Amino acid sequence: MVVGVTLQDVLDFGDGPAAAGAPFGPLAPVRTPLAYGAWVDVAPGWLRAADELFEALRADVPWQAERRQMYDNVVDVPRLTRFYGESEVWPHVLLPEICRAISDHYLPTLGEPLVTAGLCLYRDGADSVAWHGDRIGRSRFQDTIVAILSLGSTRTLALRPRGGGTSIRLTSGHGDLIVMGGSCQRTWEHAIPKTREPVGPRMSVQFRPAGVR
Ligand SMILES: O=C(O)CCC(=O)C(=O)O
Ligand SMILES: [Fe+2]
Repeated sequence: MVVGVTLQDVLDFGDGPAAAGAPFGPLAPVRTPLAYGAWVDVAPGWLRAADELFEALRADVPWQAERRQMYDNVVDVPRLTRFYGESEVWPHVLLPEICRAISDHYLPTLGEPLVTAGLCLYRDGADSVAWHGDRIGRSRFQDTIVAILSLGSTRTLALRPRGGGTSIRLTSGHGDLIVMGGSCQRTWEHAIPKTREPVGPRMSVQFRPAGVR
């Protein structure tokens, strides 16, 4: 016998993340295997609360201008960023919830949680990030996962094999989740290319394990 459960309780929590009004749907990404033991997962439109999160982060995050020291060189980074570590207060209540949902999904593969949130703001089509792998830390020699949530204007996320080869172009739009896994950070590079299209601002949130950047 079930005691003390109201209809409202069932409506609010009965279907978990699949419930109408939940900030995100069930996570069922589609995987594309890439060469050299890399893969990429895509879950278009996964985040339902994308409008709310975009507006709140744009207004509330103390965005900083950046020049980024990559593993072996300094990359020109025309965009604004802010990094939130494990022990910091994240700038929106939904971010830890989103991180946990993605983290739980990948825990069996990854064996550790995603614990940091890197935020980027591309103000217009002239903002970009050059070809790179996220190779600061363990990702230089270990398989890992980097999950990227996109908000705002649609941009291209391009991937190419590190040693040369054909690049692939993924569409990263409002509420889309793209996850790079396996050897992707070591054997492939990714970039957000500049565009001459008249695009508005786009934001990304990257969730990573400890010691990976
Ligand atoms: O904005 C994106 O989607 C990619 C960001 C990125 O690659 C990075 O910050 O390392
Ligand atoms: Fe990256």
